[in-house]
Amino acid sequence: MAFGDYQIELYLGALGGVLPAHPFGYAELESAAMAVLPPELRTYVAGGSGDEATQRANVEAFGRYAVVPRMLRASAERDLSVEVFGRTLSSPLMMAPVGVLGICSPDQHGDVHAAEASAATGVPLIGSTLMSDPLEDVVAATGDTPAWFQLYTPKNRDLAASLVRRAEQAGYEAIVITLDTWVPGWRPRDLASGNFPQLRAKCLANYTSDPVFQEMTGPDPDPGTVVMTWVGTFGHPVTWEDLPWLRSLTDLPILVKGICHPDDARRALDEGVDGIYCSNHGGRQANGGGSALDWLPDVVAAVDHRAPVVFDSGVRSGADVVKALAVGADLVALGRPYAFALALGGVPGLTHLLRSFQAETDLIMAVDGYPTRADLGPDAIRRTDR
Ligand SMILES: Cc1cc2nc3c(=O)[nH]c(=O)nc-3n(C[C@H](O)[C@H](O)[C@H](O)COP(=O)(O)O)c2cc1C
Ligand SMILES: O=C(O)C(=O)c1ccccc1
Repeated sequence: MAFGDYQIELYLGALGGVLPAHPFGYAELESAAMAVLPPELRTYVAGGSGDEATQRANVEAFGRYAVVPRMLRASAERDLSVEVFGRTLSSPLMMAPVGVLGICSPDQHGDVHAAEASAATGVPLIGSTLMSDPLEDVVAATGDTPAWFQLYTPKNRDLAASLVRRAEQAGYEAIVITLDTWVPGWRPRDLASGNFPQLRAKCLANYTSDPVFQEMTGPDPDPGTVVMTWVGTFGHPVTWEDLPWLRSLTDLPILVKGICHPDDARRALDEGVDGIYCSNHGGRQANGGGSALDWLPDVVAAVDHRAPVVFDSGVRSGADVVKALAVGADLVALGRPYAFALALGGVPGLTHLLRSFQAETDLIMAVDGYPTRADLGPDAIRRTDR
């Protein structure tokens, strides 16, 4: 189904009395999800670091850009496809790694359900290290859609090697190494309630199913032992010196997530990384920084088409996707919006959200006269505050 057809299906369905059960706008989506999520997940998913100024800045930054409408440009047919690591994706959207996805679903299998929505829409899932089901079970549900695995590099190098080897063997097609979260950020909403899901032994299936981790805990560990072993190994602060070792663990493409400075992007590519992921973790890690979108232009310039650039942090609509592409991202990932859609509507709800993002992105490109990604260059966008 072409993305525009989904819109027609929705309008015609409504004429026939079939109204979609799921919200279309982000504000509605968030408030509806808040009503169904258990309290400890509300603050964990919706919250961020400090007074959440950076988290708000991520969203507000998109308001400073405007897509320039161009007419008479034969945009009745669009092609939103993207080539990445030898695969053709039908749209530039991805699902960012979200560590509590599993428990966003009432049946605790949210990672598998996200994989099912990925299979249905062609939107790739970047599976988090922090899953409620083993990574093998999750990738098995992605159908023909590629999936990537996000690594939180543990202190135990054998465990890191084992997780990467398992991901490669199971069929993930790239490894995303997250750099900005070897320690949790200062999150007042969760601190005030002593709430951190992993400390309650949630979302640790990739550890408990791992032979190296099992050796660390000993046989049949109680939940307390699992949690304390996890706390002891979770976050290795990766440095440049670790990159050759990480590179040696796999032949898969490696991306580094959390890159916001052009020098970091350039050096990572020089040292053998295959893709750059510009993100500030949705403002969950360090408050007091600017929006991720404000860092994107310099990162894109530094990468200079040597490798794909993935972007996330603050994407809330198809218009935001178009803007991130015009600023220079190759792929645009959703975070909180898709976790809320999954919580609210399971696989159908998440499928609806992903299709809605695809349809809105596609329609803006149609109406504004940018039929392909290649047409959507720097001339397609203006800063409105300068
Ligand atoms: C609840 C939650 C859990 C997350 N867990 C992870 C994770 O396990 N690994 C990771 O690299 N990023 C994680 N992130 C960050 C996302 O990948 C992404 O950078 C962020 O959600 C983008 O911001 P946005 O959701 O405001 O658009 C998480 C984000 C949220 C909201
Ligand atoms: O909550 C997060 O954003 C996240 O990815 C995380 C996971 C483990 C420890 C700290 C943060």
